[in-house]
Amino acid sequence: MLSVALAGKPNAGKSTFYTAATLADVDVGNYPFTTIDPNRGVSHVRTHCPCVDHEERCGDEHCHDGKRYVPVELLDVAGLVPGAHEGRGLGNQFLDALTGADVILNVVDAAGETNAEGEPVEVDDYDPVEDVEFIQEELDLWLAGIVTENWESIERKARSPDFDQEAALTEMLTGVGATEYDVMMVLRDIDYPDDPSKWTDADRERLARGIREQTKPLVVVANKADIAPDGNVERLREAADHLVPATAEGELALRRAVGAGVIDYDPGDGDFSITGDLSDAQRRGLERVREVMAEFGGTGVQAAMNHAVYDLLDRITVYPVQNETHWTDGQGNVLPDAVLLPSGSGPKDLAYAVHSDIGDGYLHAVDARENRRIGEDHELAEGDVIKVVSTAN
Ligand SMILES: Nc1nc2c(ncn2[C@@H]2O[C@H](COP(=O)(O)OP(=O)(O)OP(=O)(O)O)[C@@H](O)[C@H]2O)c(=O)[nH]1
Repeated sequence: MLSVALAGKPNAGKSTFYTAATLADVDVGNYPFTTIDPNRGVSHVRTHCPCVDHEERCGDEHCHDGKRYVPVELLDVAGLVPGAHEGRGLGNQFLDALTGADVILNVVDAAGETNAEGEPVEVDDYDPVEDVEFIQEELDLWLAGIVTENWESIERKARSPDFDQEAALTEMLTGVGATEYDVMMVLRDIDYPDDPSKWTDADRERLARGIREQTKPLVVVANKADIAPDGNVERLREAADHLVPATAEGELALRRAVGAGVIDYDPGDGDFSITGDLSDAQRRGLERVREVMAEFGGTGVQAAMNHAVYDLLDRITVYPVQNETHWTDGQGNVLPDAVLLPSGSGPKDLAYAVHSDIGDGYLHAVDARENRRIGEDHELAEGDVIKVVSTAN
């Protein structure tokens, strides 16, 4: 399963985002280090379910009227403060937790209510734009530290006649979550000496930054957009490559109201409707959330998850089926599975994503929408429904 990590300084709203996006119970409070252990949960990205183009709708619990929710892992990595790479705050344990993540949501307090340490300050006393660079700098420094720590061993290996520098760097960096492909891509783009003893600190920092950029794409979530002073979200947008304004608290209120049966709302909708009895205070609270949603097109929580997975990680959703006419699995369930594949994937990649045995026994595939066979080099597209024929099924 793809893994999305929430990172950001204390009090930015990570736990609130995490609770809203997973509906799990974690502590939420206005003091640093509310969350002590990295939390892992299941959240979803939202897409259009192919069942809307099919005579039989899927009864799957992840599809609401054609809104399809595809599971991804969400990781709440709390308590990062400047200097974490040197062990400050809850330091390295949280940076370690990020190594397994495919993409990071950098949750920033757009209201500027808290300083770099996550301590409450008067609004206007702290510029949240400073938080945009912070996670990435901490990651760069942390990775550069790991590279430096391992350098002596690389230099030792270099004394052996069959030393292969690229292989040695790959071995070291796969330990922090990079793949061989990632390392190859980064080494292709940077200039570096052939002899490890000639590397400077700047070379090692460049390598660390390249690996971070390659392995940890980052979306800035401008949270607390509901109370952010005018202009803050726009200034954050200028400072960040990828930004989604959000109100995690608003999303949490909506999901709780759905749980209480008083509103109709699906995560990612731009609006909601009130269907049950509410007190005046509850109604006022929800109407305030509605105003913020109107300004930003929604609460931003689902939008941030989607942006991370579909835009930054460039994934497509493909639906494997066993019956190409009814779009069902062996038990007759319509479109039971959705797989998030890298864009550009072919049917054999789908086969391997379903199960390595299905991939090993791959024979051919059928596009169920068109009801025709597709070749192994056929590029799959968002919403494809595919039957894989394999010796293993
Ligand atoms: N107005 C507003 N407040 C929010 C929003 N999201 C979170 N908060 C509040 O901000 C405070 C901190 O939120 P948390 O979710 O505990 O922050 P955190 O980043 O998880 O903090 P640590 O666990 O200390 O790392 C709480 O009082 C939340 O209610 C939001 O979208 N709008």
